[in-house]
Amino acid sequence: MVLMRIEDVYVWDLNAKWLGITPYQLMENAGAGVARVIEERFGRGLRIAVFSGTGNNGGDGFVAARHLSFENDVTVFLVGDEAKIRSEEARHNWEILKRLDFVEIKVLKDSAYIKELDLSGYDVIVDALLGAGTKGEPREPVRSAIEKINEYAGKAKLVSVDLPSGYPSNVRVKADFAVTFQWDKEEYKDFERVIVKIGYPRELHHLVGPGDAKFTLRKRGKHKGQNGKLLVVGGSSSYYGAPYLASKAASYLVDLVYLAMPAEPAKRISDPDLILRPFLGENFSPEHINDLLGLAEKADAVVIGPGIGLAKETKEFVREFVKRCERPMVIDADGLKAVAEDLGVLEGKTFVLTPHAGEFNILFGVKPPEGLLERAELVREKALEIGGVILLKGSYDVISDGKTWKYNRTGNTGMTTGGTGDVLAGLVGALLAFGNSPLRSASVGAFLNGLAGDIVKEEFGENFTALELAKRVPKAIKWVEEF
Ligand SMILES: NC(=O)C1=CN([C@@H]2O[C@H](COP(=O)(O)OP(=O)(O)OC[C@H]3O[C@@H](n4cnc5c(N)ncnc54)[C@H](O)[C@@H]3O)[C@@H](O)[C@H]2O)[C@H](O)CC1
Ligand SMILES: [K+]
Repeated sequence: MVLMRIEDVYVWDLNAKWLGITPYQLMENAGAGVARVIEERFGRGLRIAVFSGTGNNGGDGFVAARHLSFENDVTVFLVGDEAKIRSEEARHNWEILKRLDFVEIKVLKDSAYIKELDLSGYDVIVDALLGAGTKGEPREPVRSAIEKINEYAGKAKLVSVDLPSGYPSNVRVKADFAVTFQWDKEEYKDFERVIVKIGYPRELHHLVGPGDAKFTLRKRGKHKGQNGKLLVVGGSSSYYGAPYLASKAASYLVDLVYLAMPAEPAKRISDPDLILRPFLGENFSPEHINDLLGLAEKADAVVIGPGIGLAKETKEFVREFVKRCERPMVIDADGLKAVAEDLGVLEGKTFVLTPHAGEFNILFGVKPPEGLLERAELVREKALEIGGVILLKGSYDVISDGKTWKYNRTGNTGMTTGGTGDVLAGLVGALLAFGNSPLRSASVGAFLNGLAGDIVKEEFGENFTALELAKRVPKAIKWVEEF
């Protein structure tokens, strides 16, 4: 059984919406699930009181009331102001109740009136006052409703929707049990839970979506200096574009990007958005190590590998750097080939490897299979072996930290153009620099990269370049923020 956190609900609901599963469907399934559990446990022909608040927990209560009304006598007590019923879905279900003759409705705005209520004769009381949106101790008039319901503990059956209202404070409904949705939650303790599914498909465990991205971006700071510094180490006598693309993409997210390159190729870069740090020579070599480690200390995360080349001294440099670097790292491109010669350098490090299928084969001596589940299992196994995160790029990107796995399906065939992998490495590095976990950084980085690709494709068709893709990163972020 996988435990989720309440904050995950936010992520799933957005990802579900992306798949076309509406909040209406989720609320309908939630309310129907509550009604089903009640009838299974206590039978039919009962007198049932449903106490609803003005949030979506209350909305689930409205739906449950309608389902229960078919074969029971139901009274709905709305606690609070009708005009404050917040969401469209809850309001819709409330309006339906108002059209029903066989459901009695009472609106309770006044605590004094609630204190006088007589609920004797009800077999079941459904508590849909407060759910996952609870902030602090219950306030009036909800508080009085909770106290009123508790007068009937042991006399009527008390069934809470999602969680006992008031939880986690001590002013909470003394529920016989709560009907909780789809997954048990880490925060739910010391009350009995019955879990009902509300229509999330298996994709919700694994598919990276706008919910993951939005949650990750929302955690950014609002002030300069709060959004991280990234160091990109790459470039060689033969390449300067790759580390530039990684840096450019990252510069839309983090506050500062240091681009460390050998001085020769660095001559070709001039971009005021980046802080260029040239190092003597045509290629990186072990003599640069101390200076680069010093630079890494100033950064929150490091991307190493784009365009770094395969000179013998460079591969030595990469391995030595990885071994000694104390920051979370993204290791990409030729950096992967250097590390492949001694995976031992990764021991104890925090890192994301970003191979495509060919580089994966060089790293682990095995070709990734075609099927998603087989691929995911292999990536998970290898991530566990090396103690880090692997992002295997492909038409579906597969990401694992050795425990769980994710996959991403944004992007398009136009992205086979050179350099899109460098953009991806930069994005993952930027998300690491914000302080996200390597699994989240890799997952959301892949999502944003593919999304930028889909946005640029809408403008240009499939013939675009990686720089054009990188320049769509702000639009991709905006799309996520507005989703
Ligand atoms: N994916 C799912 O699991 C689904 C769950 N559903 C249900 O939705 C609720 C969460 O709904 P939300 O509207 O976010 O919050 P609440 O209903 O808990 O309440 C918000 C409401 O209450 C007021 N409020 C907050 N704190 C207090 C307080 N201490 N005292 C008094 N009033 C308070 C606040 O102002 C708001 O107006 C979840 O639990 C599920 O039941 C969906 O229906 C389906 C998807
Ligand atoms: K509740």
